[in-house]
Amino acid sequence: MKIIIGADHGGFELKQVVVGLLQRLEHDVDDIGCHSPESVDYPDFAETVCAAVLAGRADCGILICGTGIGMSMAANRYRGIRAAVCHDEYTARLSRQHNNANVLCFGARVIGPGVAEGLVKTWLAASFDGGRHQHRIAKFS
Ligand SMILES: O=C(CO)[C@H](O)[C@H](O)[C@H](O)COP(=O)(O)O
Repeated sequence: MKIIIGADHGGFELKQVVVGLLQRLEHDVDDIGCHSPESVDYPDFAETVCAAVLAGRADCGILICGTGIGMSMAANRYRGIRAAVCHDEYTARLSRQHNNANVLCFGARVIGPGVAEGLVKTWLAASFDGGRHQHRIAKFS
């Protein structure tokens, strides 16, 4: 899969871990930064990731900040983006099966690398169930 990933300074270190995981899994990874722990503004990274997903330049996006909340709020402002904050594998899977999430957000100040790797793998492996969920997500717009 073509996956675009971004983080603010709060998510920088965990992003490096997740990029390594995605590369080991042989995904095509576009890491748009940030590229250091210097303080930055998370909406700038959410905008770049969402624009790429909406334009079809990536199949899906991953956004990491301190809590995942700021990134998800910023991402969900873009029509067509369904960003989900997930900190466990159950909600990660359901965000795909029921909500067809196209952006995964999580917080590096909430979970560690082991949990993050597990939920990224679960999220990427899950797919939309469609059916009754299709007309529900259509109501978003
Ligand atoms: O938006 C957030 C909180 O909902 C993110 O976690 C940010 O990473 C966080 O606000 C950054 O905080 P900092 O004190 O500037 O490091």
